Amino acid sequence: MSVRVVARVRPLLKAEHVNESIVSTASAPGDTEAKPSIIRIPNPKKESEAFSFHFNSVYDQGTTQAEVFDNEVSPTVKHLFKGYDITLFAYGVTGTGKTHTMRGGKSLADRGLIPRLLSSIYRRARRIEKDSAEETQVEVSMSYYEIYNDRVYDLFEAPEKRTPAGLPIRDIGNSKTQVVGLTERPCTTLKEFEQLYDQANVNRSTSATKLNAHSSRSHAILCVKITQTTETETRVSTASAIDLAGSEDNRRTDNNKDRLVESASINKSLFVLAQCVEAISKKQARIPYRESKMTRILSLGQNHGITVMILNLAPVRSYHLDTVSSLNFANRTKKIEVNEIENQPIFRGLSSKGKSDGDKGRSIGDALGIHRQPLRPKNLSQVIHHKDATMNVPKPTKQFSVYSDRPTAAPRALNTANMSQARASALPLKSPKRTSSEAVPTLGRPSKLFRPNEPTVLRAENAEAIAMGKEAIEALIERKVNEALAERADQTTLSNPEPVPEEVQRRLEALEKRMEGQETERAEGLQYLLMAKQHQVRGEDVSALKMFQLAFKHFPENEKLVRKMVALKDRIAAKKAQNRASAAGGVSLSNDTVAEEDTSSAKQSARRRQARVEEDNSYHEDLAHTPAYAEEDDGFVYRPRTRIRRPQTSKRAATAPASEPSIKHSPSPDGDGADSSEHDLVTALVEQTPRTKHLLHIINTKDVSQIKLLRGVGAKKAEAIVNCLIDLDDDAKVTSLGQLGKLKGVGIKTVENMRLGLDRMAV
Ligand SMILES: Nc1ncnc2c1ncn2[C@@H]1O[C@H](COP(=O)(O)OP(=O)(O)OP(=O)(O)O)[C@@H](O)[C@H]1O
Repeated sequence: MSVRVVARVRPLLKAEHVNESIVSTASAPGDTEAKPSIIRIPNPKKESEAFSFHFNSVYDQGTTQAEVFDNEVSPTVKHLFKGYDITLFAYGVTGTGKTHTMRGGKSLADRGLIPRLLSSIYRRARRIEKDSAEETQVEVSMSYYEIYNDRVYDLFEAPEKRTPAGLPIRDIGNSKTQVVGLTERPCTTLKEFEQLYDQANVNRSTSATKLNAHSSRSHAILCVKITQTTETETRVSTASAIDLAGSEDNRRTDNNKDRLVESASINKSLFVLAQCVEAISKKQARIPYRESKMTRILSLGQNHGITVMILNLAPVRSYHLDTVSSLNFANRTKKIEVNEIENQPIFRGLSSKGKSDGDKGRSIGDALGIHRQPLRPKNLSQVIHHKDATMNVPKPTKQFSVYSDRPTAAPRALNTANMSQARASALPLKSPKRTSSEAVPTLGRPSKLFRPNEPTVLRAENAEAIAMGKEAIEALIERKVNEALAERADQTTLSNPEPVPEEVQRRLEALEKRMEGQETERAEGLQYLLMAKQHQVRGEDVSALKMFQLAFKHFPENEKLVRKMVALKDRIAAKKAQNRASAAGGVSLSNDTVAEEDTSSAKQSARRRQARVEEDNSYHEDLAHTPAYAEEDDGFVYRPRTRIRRPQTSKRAATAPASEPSIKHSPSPDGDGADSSEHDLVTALVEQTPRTKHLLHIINTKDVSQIKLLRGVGAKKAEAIVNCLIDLDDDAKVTSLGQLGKLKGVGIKTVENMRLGLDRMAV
């Protein structure tokens, strides 16, 4: 079954006027009047036309919290108790009502979907316990965390106590991830839940932005675990409620630096989410889940169970483009198929009655040495239409060996202490290995069978690894990490666990740390890139350069980044030269000339802006998945051609030595103190590569016969370069590619040609 997508239009806020309202709901043929399914919005390019988006349900401005809950969430609760996982998430631009929908206000009527869901869970739990004459016991526990700047933080921990790097996440198999070291709190009553939830929400990162006075700066993920225990079995299922941070157009937010970093991270993860959704809907082989922690955790389309997305929309014109973009995203999301697979119960033993203590809790699987049953593939999954509230499809016969993707809950008595799954408390690991002979043919997937001689297998693999290449060893270790972690998650079902040899364990841990570190580094670098792009779009070249420089530390090998910085630096210098020129010569120009210059500079700046966007996109080849919001929206797809932009070299800069002292004495073409450090950095960066050094050396020989051999130069250009240098000063030296690009008749493309051509020459 597909992800269920419903749209909710929030009411007008105080500052918004009814005339600004542009989003409406409408009924499709077959809809009842009370239950429309279409969102209408004018085409931003042609107001007389309207776009219509069809969803499973849509809710207009007047819809109450109770209505959304009763229609969308309440029907899922019984499936939760039948062993299905449920994922609810709110998606939308900042200030569209996601937090209001998920968490809601304090008054009873305003309470959001989460407290209502919990209330419903407790009610059903009590009923089940009562109806079974207390034979079935239901326990509820919760964990709650946020993903802030692509780091995972436990919301039960006060911000000052957090480790800045956040908690690591692990794949535990079956497309599931686990946050390591997360607190899990039992909550036996609704009141207890609300206390914990409110207390944790205080720790959530929120700030005032121009678009929302209480803007969530993080994605908040609440996981409510339901454990139903009978004499013979334990069934575990989870309801996840995710309040995503809203995407932001920073041209509208006036965000400061901190907010911009947050915003870049929020936008990046949402962009990756959009990419995942697009990749899934196009059935691409690679879904970029791993590009952000949020997408890894959400695992949209990979997660099992019932998934409901609430698309929050603002009704007003100021959100027009954002709203269309969100609608396009949601439109793609609704096509995603989700495997609705119930979590199988874990049998607790034939009967604890009459058994020795030692036998208690030993499952049938344990008795047979079988620990995990893989999930059934999709064609065996049970399809539910939760709105119909029917469960007529007969349940698939349970396999003899049983599966649960959660640890077995402790029988009955709840541990009220922190139930942290901290690494330190991990049991010794064992690493089961599959062979094809152990595969269950009907399921098409191998089962994980316990192998008593595991250490021998590991040692054998280690011996094999010695003969392997580095990559193969890494792959082996990664596989072992995953298997070990999957087993750790299942540790309570293990019997006779075998310790992993110390050496392997040490290497596993080192590798885990390294992988986490690399991920964090890369994420930080991408954030800087994104911010650089945002600055560039706003024409703030100096800030953009600064951000690129920060990003460069994370991608030191990236030549495109270097070129980008050089081009940006040139542009800044050219702009300054232009300003100086117009300040000096503007008075003597006739009105006509001024008008002409205005038009041409407007054209130039439009070209520059266009080129900047193109450059940003060309970048993505190297740094795949850097966000480009212009592409997020199907309706307004921007498909740039990839080409290197020729910098707007100021004629004056190249021809007037008096106003361009940099080539002669200073490394900064601007002679500006604040800027010169940036210039130094760019220069240093550029000069780092031997190829660049060699090129500059050839140029500085001022020897036409040598220079003309450079690719794309020729005798005439070589002569022009030498003349230009001699005109400036006999001792003039070119110290960076940026300066070289500004010489008369050169330009960045020629510089690039020269540099690349050096491969063919003896360096
Ligand atoms: N259905 C609604 N009824 C009444 N007020 C609403 C509704 N939806 C949103 N609001 C109000 O709109 C404002 C913005 O809502 P909210 O903070 O939930 O947005 P958000 O999408 O979570 O934003 P962010 O992504 O920045 O956290 C709040 O003042 C909220 O009370």
